[in-house]
Amino acid sequence: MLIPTVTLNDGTAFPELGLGTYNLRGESGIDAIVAAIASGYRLLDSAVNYQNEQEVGEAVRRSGLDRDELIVTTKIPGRDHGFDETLASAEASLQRLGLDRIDLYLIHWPNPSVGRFVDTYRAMVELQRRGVVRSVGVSNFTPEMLTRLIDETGVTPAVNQVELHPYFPQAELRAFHRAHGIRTESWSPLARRSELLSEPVINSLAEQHGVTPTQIVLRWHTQLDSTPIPKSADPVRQRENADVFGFTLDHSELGDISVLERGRLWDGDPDTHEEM
Ligand SMILES: NC(=O)C1=CN([C@@H]2O[C@H](COP(=O)(O)OP(=O)(O)OC[C@H]3O[C@@H](n4cnc5c(N)ncnc54)[C@H](OP(=O)(O)O)[C@@H]3O)[C@@H](O)[C@H]2O)C=CC1
Ligand SMILES: O=C(O)C(=O)[C@@H](O)[C@H](O)C(=O)CO
Repeated sequence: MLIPTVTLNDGTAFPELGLGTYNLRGESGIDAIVAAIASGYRLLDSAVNYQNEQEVGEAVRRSGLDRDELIVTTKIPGRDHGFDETLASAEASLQRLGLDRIDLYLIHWPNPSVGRFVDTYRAMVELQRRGVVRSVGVSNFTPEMLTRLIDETGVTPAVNQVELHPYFPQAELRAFHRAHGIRTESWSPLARRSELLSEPVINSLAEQHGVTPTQIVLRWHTQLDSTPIPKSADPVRQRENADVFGFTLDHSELGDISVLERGRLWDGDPDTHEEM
């Protein structure tokens, strides 16, 4: 399956859909990631805190693909914020991944009470200059935090990975991203298989288009210019999730989905949520 790409603000070709890997660990986790790559996934989303960088690196090696075909993401945890701490954290991630480059490096949470995300970002830009990191980005950043990073470093993040699904479409944040050339990435794009997939509007659109409810939701993300990273351990569901580029939702159908908006589902307000 061919997953289309868009171009990031640093020139990198970036898939319009990727694989979440939270909870994919051990041999079964490696098998699941290898299966996703075999089905056409090229973007993998990991984090120090998922404790699966080893598995992700192993899956990359077992995939048999040329290393440059894959985009491996990892994220800096709150406890490693700071300039020197970030350099050390990156080195440790590379060791666990068994790779010599991180393709997309994100600050996992801004942890505003710690107050060190700008120093952290400066170290990431230094790692990019050294060629150890290809793209620098963030996760769970607000427009105010993004503005601070841009103003204080002169480098606009390539990506901001945030909670985004039909219950929380983040219109204002997406408009800010569009204005600044930042690619939106949606975490928990299926709202973690909550009642979202049973919503009548999603099911009726699925019937009309001859696809599954999950495919409707993931197509909605891509048409909002966001890259969803659904997690699935199952090769059949992984293929279903990636097979969303053969139909289009029209303007009124996108509007029908937007009535589901109700706000954040989890305790993840970047202004207050602290994650070490
Ligand atoms: N930056 C951040 O702060 C955060 C980042 N993330 C990232 O986002 C990724 C995705 O988010 P996540 O929280 O995992 O939730 P998702 O919204 O991706 O939902 C995952 C759940 O949906 C199920 N599922 C997947 N595909 C289907 C399908 N086709 N039909 C029915 N059920 C399906 C999965 O089960 P099964 O595996 O059995 O298929 C799993 O239970 C994470 O894995 C992680 O990489 C997540 C949270 C926060
Ligand atoms: O999965 C992740 O990447 C996370 O950061 C989660 O801990 C996420 O923050 C969450 O579950 C919030 O409730």
